[in-house]
Amino acid sequence: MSGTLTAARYGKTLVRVLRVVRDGSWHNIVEYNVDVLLEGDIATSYTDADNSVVVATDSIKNITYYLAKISPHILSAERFALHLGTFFVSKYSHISKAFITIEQLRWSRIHVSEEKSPKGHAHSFFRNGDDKRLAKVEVDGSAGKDKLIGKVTAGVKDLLVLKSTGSAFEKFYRDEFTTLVEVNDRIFSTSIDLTYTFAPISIKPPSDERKLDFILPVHKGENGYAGSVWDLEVPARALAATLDIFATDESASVQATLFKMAQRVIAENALVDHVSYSLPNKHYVPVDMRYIGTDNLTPEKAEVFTPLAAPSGLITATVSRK
Ligand SMILES: O=c1[nH]c(=O)c2[nH]c(=O)[nH]c2[nH]1
Repeated sequence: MSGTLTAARYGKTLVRVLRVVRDGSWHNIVEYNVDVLLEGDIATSYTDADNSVVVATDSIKNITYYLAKISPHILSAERFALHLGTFFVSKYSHISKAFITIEQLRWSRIHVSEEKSPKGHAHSFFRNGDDKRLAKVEVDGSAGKDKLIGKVTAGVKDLLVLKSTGSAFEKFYRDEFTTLVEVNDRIFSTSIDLTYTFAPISIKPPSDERKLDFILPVHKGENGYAGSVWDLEVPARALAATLDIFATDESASVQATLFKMAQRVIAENALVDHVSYSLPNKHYVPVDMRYIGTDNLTPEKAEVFTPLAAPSGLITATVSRK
């Protein structure tokens, strides 16, 4: 054989689940797209066609639905992902790591006119945006099943934003390939992908045989019990900071604005160690209207724009706590 297996992970992608949680007539819902990938002593399934080490991806899907039914953590993508990862690594002796990615789709409560409750309608929701919450979890049992480590990364993806001024791009590198002209006023639009990473946590091995219940770990940091900080406070603050900087920064470039966003997220969230952004620069170009003798090209006269479907710039960076 000329090749050797150097990496292998397998699992199920796009397990789609909507969960209704009933509290009398008051309902909560979450809709998740779940990916599960497993790592461990599975090499022979590739090299020797040995399926005895393969927990079928169909079973992985069934376990995802099972935990969606029984997990007390289902309403939080981060906690549910930790529960799911812990389940796989605890149940199967030859599985050492589980990688769970959850995309949470947006469902917001409808407010109706004759409503008594200021909290919105008890069981009716609308999709208010294509952006998704993201929770990525690695549960690592390779140091022993009683020494599980959880690594949590979370964030948002596909959040479209646009500002119609307050953005420039000047004094960039010029050579024989440069055709771009400097602009002190342009449209800035991007689709925000943001992830932030928490320090690894140790996870208590589950005791309950069937549910392999997962006890939410206590973070070692100043905030004690980490659960609500991760899945409520940090997402809200990180999103607010990102949008605030996007709106108010006099942007010198996507790069410079990205760095300011990341600095804010690090500064405001003691539990966050790393912040990453991926920001496509979605170009809108002023339409040349000289054909009707109209100036639509000089920045202060530019009012009619057309979006460029492709290509776009792509600006990425990770900022880590010092
Ligand atoms: O904010 C920007 N950063 C770039 O790196 C770049 N490159 C480019 O052509 N336009 C822009 N804008």
